[in-house]
Amino acid sequence: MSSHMFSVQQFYVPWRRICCKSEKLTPVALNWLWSSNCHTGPHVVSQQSNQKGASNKQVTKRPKKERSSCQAVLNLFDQQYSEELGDLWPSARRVLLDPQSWQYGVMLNRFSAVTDITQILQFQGFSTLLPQMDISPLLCNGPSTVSSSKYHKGKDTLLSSDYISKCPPDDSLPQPDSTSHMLGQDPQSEPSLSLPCPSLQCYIHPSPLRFPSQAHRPGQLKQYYLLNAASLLPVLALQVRDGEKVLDLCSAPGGKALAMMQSATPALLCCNEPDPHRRDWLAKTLESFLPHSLNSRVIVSAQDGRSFGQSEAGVYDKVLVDAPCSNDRSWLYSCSNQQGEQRLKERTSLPVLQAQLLRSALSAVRPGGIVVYSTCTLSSFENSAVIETALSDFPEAEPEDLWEEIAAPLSKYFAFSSHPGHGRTPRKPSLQPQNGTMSSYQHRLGILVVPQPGKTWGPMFLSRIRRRK
Ligand SMILES: C[S@@+](CC[C@H](N)C(=O)[O-])C[C@H]1O[C@@H](n2cnc3c(N)ncnc32)[C@H](O)[C@@H]1O
Repeated sequence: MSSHMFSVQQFYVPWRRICCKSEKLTPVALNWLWSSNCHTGPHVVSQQSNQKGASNKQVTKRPKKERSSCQAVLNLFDQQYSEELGDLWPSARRVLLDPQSWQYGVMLNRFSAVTDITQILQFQGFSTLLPQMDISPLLCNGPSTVSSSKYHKGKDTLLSSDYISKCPPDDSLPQPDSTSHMLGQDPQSEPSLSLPCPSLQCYIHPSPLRFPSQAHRPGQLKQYYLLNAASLLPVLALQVRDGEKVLDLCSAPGGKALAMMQSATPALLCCNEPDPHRRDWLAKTLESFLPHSLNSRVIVSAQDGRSFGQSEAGVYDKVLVDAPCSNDRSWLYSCSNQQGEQRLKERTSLPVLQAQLLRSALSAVRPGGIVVYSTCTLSSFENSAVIETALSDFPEAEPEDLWEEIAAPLSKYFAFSSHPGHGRTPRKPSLQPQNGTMSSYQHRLGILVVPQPGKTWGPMFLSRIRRRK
């Protein structure tokens, strides 16, 4: 495999040492941390709070930036998506055309000390998206505690004393309030999410607040990564476990690779990206978030993803194909109508490339292994149709239903389309299961997150396919 190792700087200086202070953090201190972390100079506005003792706190809101949408792209979306999504399209359209309404997720970096960030987020009204295990004591108590931890067994090499700040146990942390959005708190009223990723932590806010991004500082690991929270769903579906060999076939800029490394410690994570500029971006992301001790496990490769099926047949336990796609959010804001029209021309050739990448992934995974295919477009041509095409060529590939596992437990946060085939008749009736309804067949082709007011995450399509043994 033509791959090269990425290198990270060996030393680590905690970005904020506030977690090592023994005194309680006051709202004033938290606000100082919050505002001193704003590199882009957002303006500050007062906001009502539901957090005890922080009623006069301030939150930052992004400055209003005017962005105009591209009419050619919007016209095509109107035509295609009103047919495919029906009633969901007008509200999805409103969200896509209003960037001020977009929500942002904050994924914490378990390799960095994050206690202070957690406090700031909770004071600002953010809450955890996934069932949570508090990783801060692991970071703060040093390597001996880490190695005896149930969750981090065998990971002592990752959490070496080089970059763990020694901290006293901190019982002053604010607890999530009773209205916290934690899943799995009330198993009687909601299906709970039972996925094996206790260390993946993402904070979300019901309002479109954007936490400031962290600038790169040499020698320091970043504490969090901002993302569309729907981007975590393909990673949850992949169910990466410790010791597995994983391929991230289309990896740049690396958000999902980072999420995988928060979820588990694979024996190997190969991050592949053929575009040289995007590969540099990927390498920078990995360098900013992962410690030096992971260098031998996380590698960057520069191949065309379509070649892995041949060059690495049957090698991987898990493969993620986060395919190049129309990217509805960004295409809608193409900088000129000309660029928009050019993109629409390219759009017609994307499903061919996507199916080739998916076939390559299905060959690169071992029998019994799984492939997750995802895109950030609502287009059925790049979603369910690609899955159908690949399945028709791969009799040993079995699509799995993600509705019960992911869509049902997370429907409080994300709006899922109940028919990710978008009501189109499947083109190959022979692929339909002998027993089972049309809706279970559609769910097995994948699930679709559709941006909606108050649940602005997405677009995100994901499908999981297991290669039969
Ligand atoms: C949607 S982006 C991936 C985003 C990434 N997974 C993340 O979470 O940050 C798709 C990527 O696929 C890359 N790509 C395009 N053609 C490819 C090919 N033939 N093989 C592999 N990757 C390709 C693009 O350069 C782009 O970086």
